[in-house]
Amino acid sequence: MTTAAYKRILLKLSGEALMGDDSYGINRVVMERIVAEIAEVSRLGVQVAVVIGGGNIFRGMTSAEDGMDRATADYMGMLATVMNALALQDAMRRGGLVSRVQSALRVDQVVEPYIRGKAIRYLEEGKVVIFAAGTGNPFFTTDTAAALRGREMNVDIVLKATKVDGVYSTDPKKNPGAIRYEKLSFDAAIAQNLKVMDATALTLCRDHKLLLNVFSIFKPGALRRVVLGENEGTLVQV
Ligand SMILES: Nc1ncnc2c1ncn2[C@@H]1O[C@H](COP(=O)(O)OP(=O)(O)O)[C@@H](O)[C@H]1O
Ligand SMILES: O=c1ccn([C@@H]2O[C@H](COP(=O)(O)OP(=O)(O)O)[C@@H](O)[C@H]2O)c(=O)[nH]1
Repeated sequence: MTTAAYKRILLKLSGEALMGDDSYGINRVVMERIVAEIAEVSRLGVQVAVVIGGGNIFRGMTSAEDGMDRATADYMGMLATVMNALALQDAMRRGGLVSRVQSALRVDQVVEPYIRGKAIRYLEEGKVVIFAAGTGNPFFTTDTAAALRGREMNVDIVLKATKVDGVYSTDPKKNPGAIRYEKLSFDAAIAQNLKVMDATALTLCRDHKLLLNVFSIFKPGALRRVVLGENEGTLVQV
């Protein structure tokens, strides 16, 4: 019997992870694969909460650079995460996983609002909880929402599923010679401005002693290995 190293996890899925090699939107095959990976850890008895990004549809910062009011653009970005959450929930349904979506912005006809106690109850029942609309505030990111909801849900670890398989000495997409860290402290990640997660999110994790693992969602079986406590991605800790 394989035993997971963590009882409850918060998985941060970037919007861009959902588009695979496409340039926009949601790739159905990629989505099904991600759902299968989540189902595998759920079957281990691990309680799974998900914070979903929106970068595959809309990124506030990019539009603000083009002259749009930043807060307006950020609200659009948060609404984009609600669309991704609905798509993810539907893919989970098709994949045999029961999930509930809770949104930090009220869209009552579509999803229920974020209610902490209810979310915890769902997790205890073995349902996957998908948190949409980030923190509900402009000028923040879904990475920060992951740290925040992770703390509120009392998870054992926050897992950032992204396009690269860990934290590197510099951006590995730009520097092929970048070296991957197996372990790293929050202070080092912040001091070196390693960019893999924003400083607000890293600081929140650090101050609340929340473990963080950064790993690649495109690597088959990586999520399961992280959950089993194997050497996968980069473990960031105090
Ligand atoms: N030191 C670093 N280590 C790893 N990735 C880095 C680093 N610096 C920059 N990056 C870039 O950060 C990206 C992940 O951050 P971000 O774009 O915010 O992810 P996401 O969209 O998954 O939230 C990676 O794809 C990588 O190219
Ligand atoms: O608490 C939050 C979370 C997200 N966003 C907006 O939503 C967009 C999509 O989220 P993010 O870029 O974090 O998604 P990801 O990179 O994970 O796909 C961001 O660009 C922001 O504009 C926000 O304003 N507040």
